[in-house]
This record gives sequence, C-alpha cells and structure tokens, in this order.
Amino acid sequence: MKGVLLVNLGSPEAPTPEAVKPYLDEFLMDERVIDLPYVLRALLVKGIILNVRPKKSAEAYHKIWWEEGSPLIVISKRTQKKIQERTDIPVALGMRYGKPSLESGLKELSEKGVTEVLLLPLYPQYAMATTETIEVLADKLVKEKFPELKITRFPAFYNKEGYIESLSRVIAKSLDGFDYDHLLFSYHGVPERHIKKTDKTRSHKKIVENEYCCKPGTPEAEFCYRTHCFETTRRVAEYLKLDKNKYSLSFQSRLGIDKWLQPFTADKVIELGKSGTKKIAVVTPAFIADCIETLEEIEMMAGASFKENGGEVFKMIPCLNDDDHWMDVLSGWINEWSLKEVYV
Ligand SMILES: C=CC1=C(C)c2cc3[nH]c(cc4nc(cc5[nH]c(cc1n2)c(C)c5CCC(=O)O)C(CCC(=O)O)=C4C)c(C)c3C=C
Ligand SMILES: [Fe+2]
Ligand SMILES: [Fe+2]
Repeated sequence: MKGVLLVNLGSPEAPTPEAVKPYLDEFLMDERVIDLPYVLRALLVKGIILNVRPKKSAEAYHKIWWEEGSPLIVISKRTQKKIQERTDIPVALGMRYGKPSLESGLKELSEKGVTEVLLLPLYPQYAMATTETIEVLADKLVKEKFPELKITRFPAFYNKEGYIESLSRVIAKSLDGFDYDHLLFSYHGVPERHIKKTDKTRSHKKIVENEYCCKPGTPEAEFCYRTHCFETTRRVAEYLKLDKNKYSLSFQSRLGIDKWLQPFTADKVIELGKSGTKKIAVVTPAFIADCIETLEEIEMMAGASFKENGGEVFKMIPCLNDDDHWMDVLSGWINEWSLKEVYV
C-alpha cells in the first residue's frame, strides 16, 4: 500500500528559552545546516549560539505564537487534514526537527500497512539545509528502523504549474485593490557555499548579484537553490504579467559571518523606503506555511524598518498555508503518484 509523508522544518514546543534551546540545538547541529566539521560546529552552536539566541528567539516566537501552538505546526496539521480529505492513501506529517518527528510519521504509515512512501518536503526550492537533510534522514531511518518501507522522493516543485498558479492567485488576491509601488519576493537565504556544495557537476559559476548563476534546465540548475528562487519569481511575474520595474528578489534570515546570498531583504526594505517608494508588498515563496520568519522577521521587523525609513504602507502577503486551491494542487500531485503504477 502507498502512503505520503508531508515534511516541514518544525518549531520549538513552546515560545520559551527552555524549549527553544533543544530545538535550536537539534536544528543547528545538523551538518547540512551549519556545515562545519563536528568540533567547530559544536563550539559555535553549543559554545556560542545556544548561550545567546534562545532568549532572543523565544521573545520572537512569543510574538507570533497562536493559542493552538506554533503557526508552522498548526498550519502543517491543517494541511495534513485537508490533504487526507482529498486522497484515499494515508497521509502522515513529520518535522525535520522537534515534534511530530519524521520518525513518528514513518512509524504511523508503517503501522497502517504502508510499504511505499512518497516523501514530500514542503519546500518549493531545493536546498541542502531543507530538502536534502530530510531525504538523508528519511533514508537513514528506513535503513535502521523501517526496512519494509520504500521511499520515493518528490522533487522540488519551484517551477511546477500548479504551485506557480496557486502562489500567483494568493498574490493577486492580496494585491487586489492595492496600488503598490513595489513587490518584493523575499526568500530564505543560505550561505553561498551551500549552493556550490549541492551542484553535482562541481562546475558552479561565480555568483553575481541579480544575475542567474545557472541556466534553468541544465544539470547545474537541478539542485541550485538560487536558480530555483529566480525561476519561481520569473514564472510568477510571467503569470501575473508584472511590470519588470515593479518587483525584485532578495534573501532574508542570515545567520553567522559566512557570505550569504544577496541582496538582503533587511537592506532592500531600507533602500526602498529611503528612495521614496511608499507602498510595498512582500511575498515569501520559500515558505509554504507562515512561521516566525514570515510573521516576525518580515511582517513585524521589516515592516517597521520600511516605515522608519520613509515607507508608508507595507503589505505582507500570506504564505500558501492551507489555501483550498493549493490543497487541490498538492493532493492532485499525490493522487497522480498513488495511481500511477497501478495502471501502468
Ligand atoms: C525555506 C527554507 C529554509 C532554508 C533554506 C533555511 C536555511 C537555514 N536556516 C537557518 C537558521 C534558522 N532558520 C530558522 C527558522 C526557520 N527556517 C525555515 C526555513 C528555511 N531555513 C523556517 C520555515 C523557519 C521557521 C521555523 C518556525 O518555527 O517558525 C531559525 C530559528 C528561528 C530563530 O531562532 O530565529 C534559525 C536559527 C540556517 C542557518 C540555514 C541555512 C544554512
Ligand atoms: Fe531557516
Ligand atoms: Fe546556480
């Protein structure tokens, strides 16, 4: 029997320093997130970051926390429920860090008699710190604990028709009647080094700001997060017929001192405000579900920064979350997969 495992990043169990600390420990000690040799990573994470960040992060989580829990977890659970209503195969949910764990998701499927699992990371663009680490952990768990399961990986869907259509519809709905001056596509950043590491051809070009680094459709582009972000933006702009002078792309959530992808969203909103741009909208296509990064970092912090620097209106466009059109698209992909081999 077939089944599907939806996977997202995960959140701490509560918006407190005590709960944030073990969550960040598990997250940042992942060698595909902070890709330093173990001793250096432990020195940086356990010796420095975990002594300062949990308090600051907990305050930020506290500002966006819902009565039912972390927005990311609540939205992911709603998604699981809505997808289950649209398919006959079992749908489980697992988080890469924290609870419900990826292991518990696989266990749930196995106990229901599932032998073939569609592993579906809820990340449109492929990155070492997101999709790759999920795939590696799922393979490890199958090898060590669930040898009866066969995994099929769902590829990054950054340019897939249905995703582009759902995202464009959510953007259009938000912008309806809003005479914006600029639309910013803000993606989660990663260190430049990660982009080079995921290039299986080992021939990645030097990164030049605002230019494509890989040509879409080439082997180099297959796992290039930056190209995936550029392509999502281009496809949405094409779908919505956006004026090319009225939108741009930037990267948010930098951590540490490495060279991260640029331009930075935090700089971009200041620049827009200072240059006389009054009304902006921001969309965050790397995130399927609203979370601390969209609700606190962008809506609250970047919104305030834009206004402090001359901007007047800052509109935050929600993530796809459990939007019904998106739920139809996602369940459509799952049903297509579940029926495929039966009829071939
Ligand atoms: C959307 C894709 C994501 C990529 C790529 C990514 C890379 C990445 N992230 C960090 C560090 C942090 N990220 C944090 C939160 C967070 N990150 C993503 C997604 C991606 N991260 C999401 C969905 C969230 C939200 C989680 C939630 O509970 O709402 C955090 C924790 C928050 C904080 O303390 O401020 C950190 C830290 C790195 C280092 C990285 C790539 C190397
Ligand atoms: Fe992150
Ligand atoms: Fe690239």
